[in-house]
Amino acid sequence: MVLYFIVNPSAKNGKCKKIWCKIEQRLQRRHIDYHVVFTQKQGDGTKLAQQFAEQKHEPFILIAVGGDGTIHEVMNGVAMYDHVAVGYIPAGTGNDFARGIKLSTKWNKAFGHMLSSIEHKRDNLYDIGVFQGTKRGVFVNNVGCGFDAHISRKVNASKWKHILNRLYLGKFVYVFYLLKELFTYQPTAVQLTVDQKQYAFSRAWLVTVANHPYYGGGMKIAPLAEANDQHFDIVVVDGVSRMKLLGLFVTVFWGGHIKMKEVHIFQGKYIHIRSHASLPLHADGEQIGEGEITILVNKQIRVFR
Ligand SMILES: Nc1ncnc2c1ncn2[C@@H]1O[C@H](COP(=O)(O)OP(=O)(O)OP(=O)(O)O)[C@@H](O)[C@H]1O
Repeated sequence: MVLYFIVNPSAKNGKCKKIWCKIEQRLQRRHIDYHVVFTQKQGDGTKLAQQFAEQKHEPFILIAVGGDGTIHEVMNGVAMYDHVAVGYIPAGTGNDFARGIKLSTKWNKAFGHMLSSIEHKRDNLYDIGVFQGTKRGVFVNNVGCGFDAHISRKVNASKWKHILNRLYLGKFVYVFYLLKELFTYQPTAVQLTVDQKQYAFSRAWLVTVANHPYYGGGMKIAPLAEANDQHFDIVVVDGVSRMKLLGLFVTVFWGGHIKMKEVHIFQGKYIHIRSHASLPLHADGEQIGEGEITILVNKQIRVFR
């Protein structure tokens, strides 16, 4: 059997390239046949994954090596093809998907485990979601609407991001914009539909639709979510004061925020989020425009982990 790899050499501030060299040595040492392609820019992961899926008609395993952005792109390329099973080696800065599917965030452990699962034909099914707003696509971690998407948009547009990332200080850009925008961002009215039920919030800061607990590099935004239960957990933060919201960003690291009365949690398969304000949106941390959005549990995909 041949293993197919898509590697994002720029992930983890460029360290992923070195990680791939070590993976390659191990593959060669074990005489495993492989084929590798490298992404060169944003969007390549989806295009390359789709090309593999269309060229090959027999079942095969496509392994993404990189961070959450890389697995997001690869899943967007293969989600509609039933003959593709996926593997994932976490080699990014956040690695929330790895945490969410209970995979080690250490690339070497994850790699060893994956090879053993492939050898024993032991795959797992995980949910993937589909979103339809101004853009359409699939996600594996979460779709977020409101304050968090606003912050990630500011961070991505910041010229400091790349400079601080190179100095391994990337998280400071998030903290800077979080503190800066906390005092100016205006929470808005949001209408939420979960399956058949409708809910209205008058001062919503954020709505996150989560496939598994983890978010933003290890924060437990939806502590009770499971990546294989065929529904999503929806977390709404509404009517909270600015100072309390700051506290929420601390307690979210262990999931303590769900005890706050301003935090509402729902579960469902069909989610619609609407607001008069054009709310910014992200899927797995990638910007996906703004406005109304519909989210569905799409299907399950085979993952070797
Ligand atoms: N060769 C490349 N050069 C620059 N950017 C790339 C390249 N290939 C892919 N990208 C983009 O890099 C972005 C970041 O990748 P990824 O999320 O995998 O790594 P990360 O940011 O280190 O990890 P995490 O998302 O887990 O924090 C993605 O949006 C992807 O599209």
